[in-house]
Amino acid sequence: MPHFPAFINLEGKKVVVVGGGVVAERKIEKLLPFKPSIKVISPAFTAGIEKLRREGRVSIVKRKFMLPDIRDAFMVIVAVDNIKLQKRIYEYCKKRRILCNAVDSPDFCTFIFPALVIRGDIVIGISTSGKVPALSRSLREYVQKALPENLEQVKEKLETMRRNIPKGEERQRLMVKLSRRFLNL
Ligand SMILES: C[C@@]1(CC(=O)O)C2=NC(=C\c3[nH]c(c(CCC(=O)O)c3CC(=O)O)Cc3[nH]c(c(CC(=O)O)c3CCC(=O)O)/C=C3\N/C(=C\2)[C@@H](CCC(=O)O)[C@]3(C)CC(=O)O)/[C@H]1CCC(=O)O
Ligand SMILES: NC(=O)c1ccc[n+]([C@@H]2O[C@H](COP(=O)([O-])OP(=O)(O)OC[C@H]3O[C@@H](n4cnc5c(N)ncnc54)[C@H](O)[C@@H]3O)[C@@H](O)[C@H]2O)c1
Repeated sequence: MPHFPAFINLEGKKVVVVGGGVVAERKIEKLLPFKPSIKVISPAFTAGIEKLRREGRVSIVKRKFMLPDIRDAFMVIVAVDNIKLQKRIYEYCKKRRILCNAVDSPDFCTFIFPALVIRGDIVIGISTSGKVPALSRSLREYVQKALPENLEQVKEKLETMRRNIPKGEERQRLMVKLSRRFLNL
């Protein structure tokens, strides 16, 4: 079944990452531009995660995970090669309505990571609803190639224009017309 893409404001939200390996590091890098408060719990960490800690961009707890670690989390990422633990965390999160992503098991995810293209405020997320992640990656590369270079500047211009015109039908028509013209549609 296809998944609904929701765009969430993560600023300041508490995100707990369980596991400190290469996949955890990749997910953390993915989340950082959205400014959450990230805590990583693991007995061992990659050099990359250690560096992020030194830079003050994540906090770390050096031990095995315990359930109270995620009691007040907004979002949990489980990047551990342990299906039993993934299931236990997923079930806990489901009960408490905490968003949960298990990197190894679409069945234990309440949300999944998309392949991302970010140009300032413009965010394009691509997913195969968990079926073929490598295809999401190649679609991301395809979209990156196809996007116009000046996308951010045009967005800035349109945003200023939109802010300075009163709400209403005239503004709606103009915004649709200019956005379509920019992409030669
Ligand atoms: C898009 C992207 C975003 C990101 O990671 O942030 C992402 N995976 C990416 C790449 C990638 N992942 C894998 C390969 C190797 C090829 C292969 O195995 O097929 C490659 C290709 C590569 O590395 O180039 C392995 C893999 N991935 C998952 C499993 C478990 C399983 O399927 O059961 C296994 C097997 C592990 C194993 O065998 O041990 C699961 C998930 N991976 C997802 C996201 C979610 C579904 C996304 C969707 O709906 O399409 C989901 C469900 C959960 C999640 O992670 O949220 C990122 C591309 C980013 C980019 O380049 O822009
Ligand atoms: N979703 C994806 O895109 C994707 C891609 C490739 C692999 N994977 C899967 O992601 C998982 C993690 O891969 P990896 O390469 O990072 O593995 P890894 O073995 O390098 O990392 C696992 C980490 O979990 C930590 N850990 C182990 N038990 C723990 C516990 N009880 N509490 C807290 N931390 C604990 C380890 O110390 C280690 O840091 C694997 O299961 C792999 O199959 C997912």
